[in-house]
Amino acid sequence: MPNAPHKPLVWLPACHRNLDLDDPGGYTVLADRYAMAVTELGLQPVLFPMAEASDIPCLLPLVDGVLLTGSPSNVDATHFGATALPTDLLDPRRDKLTMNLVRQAIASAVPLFGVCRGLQEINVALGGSLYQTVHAESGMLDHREPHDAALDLQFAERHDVLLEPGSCFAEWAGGTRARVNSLHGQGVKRLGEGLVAEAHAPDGLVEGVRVRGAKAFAYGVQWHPEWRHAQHPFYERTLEAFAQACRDHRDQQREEDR
Ligand SMILES: N[C@@H](CCC(=O)NCCCC(=O)O)C(=O)O
Repeated sequence: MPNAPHKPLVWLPACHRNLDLDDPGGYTVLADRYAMAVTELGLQPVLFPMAEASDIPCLLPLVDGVLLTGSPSNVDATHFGATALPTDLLDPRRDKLTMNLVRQAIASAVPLFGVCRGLQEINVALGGSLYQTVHAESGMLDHREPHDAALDLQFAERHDVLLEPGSCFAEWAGGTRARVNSLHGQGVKRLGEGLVAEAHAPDGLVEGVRVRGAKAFAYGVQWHPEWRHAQHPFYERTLEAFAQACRDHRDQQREEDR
């Protein structure tokens, strides 16, 4: 069917890992759970493995959404005026791309959704900062997952989030409190410019943000709504709202291209 609309294309920035000591060449990776969730939403995940910031003006017009995935790597603290910890697993290529991609996606009204590291990238790209080890901060919970546990335990619901009344988060959750998973050691410290904190953990940590005045969907969450989303209505409604924003973007682009 020549005129059938294509599946909305969603850019998932890659992670870069040294996975094989016998092969120091490094690997470009994307966890299947993000690509599967995007596919299950009726969207088409796309990966530009070697994309750099200078490529964004050419690549961003090709997509209908950007989903910033989680990663075991930390945002390099130099991006928020601090010093990376010697224990940090870093991904400078990803950082360089996403620090620019966040701002250009918002400016171009391309739907943007940040998950875990992706929330942190949105916050830092907009001038905010991160706690580097939330669990070491007085009065804060330990938000890390049990690394040695099975995946189902790592991604198990771990704490409540308190959702701003009247926010989209509260709409998607059907209330102002929800249980979420938690797999992170960094966390939002100083909120980036133009971000509205609309979800908090019981210890006050910001766990969900909205970009104030964004012309398209622009949210970030610290939890992982891609995990078993079909069994978790809050996760599902959140992802579906992003998917609808991507469909709207595609339809608007088709209209403009007529
Ligand atoms: N490394 C950062 C971000 C944590 C994060 O994205 N966790 C997800 C890990 C599992 C996955 O790759 O999906 C931090 O520790 O805060």
